[in-house]
Amino acid sequence: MKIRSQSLYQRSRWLAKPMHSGAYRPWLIERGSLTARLQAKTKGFHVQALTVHNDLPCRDEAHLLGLVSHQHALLREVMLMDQQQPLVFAHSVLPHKSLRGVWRGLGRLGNRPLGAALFADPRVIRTPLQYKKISKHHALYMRAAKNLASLPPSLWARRSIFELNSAYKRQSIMVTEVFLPAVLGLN
Ligand SMILES: C=C(O[C@@H]1C=C(C(=O)O)C=C[C@H]1O)C(=O)O
Repeated sequence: MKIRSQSLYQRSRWLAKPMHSGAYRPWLIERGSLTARLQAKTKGFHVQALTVHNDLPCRDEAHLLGLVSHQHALLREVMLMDQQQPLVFAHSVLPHKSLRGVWRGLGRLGNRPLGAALFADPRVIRTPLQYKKISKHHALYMRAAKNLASLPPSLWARRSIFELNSAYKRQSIMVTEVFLPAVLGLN
């Protein structure tokens, strides 16, 4: 029986607004492509793919994606970088049933940005964002902060579901982004 590695993730509430997020707020509420925004504000933007593997999503992720319990999905984790500087850690849940049609290649992007594929298609809808201030005990924190020289007491995360209504009915994926302190230094 596989123990969900992110059990802590399930107990926390995600909020409809990033309360008291300070300088992170403009980054958190931006609904356009984060990739495009970072490309415009950096000289050395690139996506560093970390892991792409088949696994059990967290219970609340599975619930929001309409997956039955014990149903695996493709989990993609990347770091959005400016040269050697980590900016945003991204954790995406790609249900296998969604990897069809124009989305069939989303599991094989490597270092190509997921956002470019999502925002290029006018049929794709982004559902409302949810926000959470994650502490050092949160499952995503340590993966996001692994290469930071100093560990902040908490990080701001946001997530949303992207939907594509196509011939394959409703396809959806969930994207979670954890913002690292270096984004505050971008003008
Ligand atoms: C959804 C976007 O795609 C970005 C790129 C990702 C990737 O390549 O896995 C994941 C999340 C985003 O930070 C975006 O650009 O807004």
